[in-house]
Amino acid sequence: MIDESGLIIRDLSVSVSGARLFPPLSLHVRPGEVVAVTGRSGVGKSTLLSAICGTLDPCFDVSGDILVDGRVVRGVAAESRHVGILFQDDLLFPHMTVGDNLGFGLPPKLSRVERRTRIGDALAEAGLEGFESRDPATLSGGQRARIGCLRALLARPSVLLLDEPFSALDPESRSRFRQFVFQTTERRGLPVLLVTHDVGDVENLGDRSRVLSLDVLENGVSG
Ligand SMILES: Nc1ncnc2c1ncn2[C@@H]1O[C@H](COP(=O)(O)OP(=O)(O)OP(=O)(O)O)[C@@H](O)[C@H]1O
Repeated sequence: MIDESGLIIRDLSVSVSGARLFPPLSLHVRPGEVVAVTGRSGVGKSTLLSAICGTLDPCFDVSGDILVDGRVVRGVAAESRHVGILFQDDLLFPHMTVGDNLGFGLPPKLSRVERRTRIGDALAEAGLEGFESRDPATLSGGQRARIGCLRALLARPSVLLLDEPFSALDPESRSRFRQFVFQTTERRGLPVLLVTHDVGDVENLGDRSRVLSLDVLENGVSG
């Protein structure tokens, strides 16, 4: 039987105003793997992530298939794709506590006790026990980044997309946050697609990682 777990992209093309951004892309990111997506500015790295998570502006034309754990998601609403995404900006709501921000990642039907438990467990996993009532403005950049990541993970996505999530952090916070993200996704067996300008982000991951450049590949991109 063919293994379709994780993220599969087949012959994906994205065009805007009749111009194709990158050559047709085929890729399989298996559970626990990290694929670093690189390429020149404007080649379409962020657009690729938007096409996968379902938030692409209607001005883009998309062809090809996107599968999450074997399910075709092209045409499926973003909130039903089981795809989590994290940006350079953590996008925490400034008027809410850390706990309430994290609550946004949870299904609305959960009981209050279950919500509290899942939020507490998530904070403990990130070494941030007791941070529930903190104001996000009082956190360091690295702590905010971890909260943003936990919020994405609390929705229990099947795939995690990362759009330069480390680049706004100082070198030490960057390194710690990177380690947190890669350890957490490995433990959960999540496939990760990481847009980055620094392929050093995935060094030390060994067999778990690959680098995919969207530049100058005229005969199609395969990962
Ligand atoms: N809403 C839009 N309407 C039309 N064109 C757009 C729109 N958003 C992005 N583009 C164009 O699509 C192309 C790909 O943009 P994208 O942001 O995906 O590139 P990128 O590789 O992520 O770049 P960077 O490394 O600078 O972040 C660019 O040429 C950009 O100008």
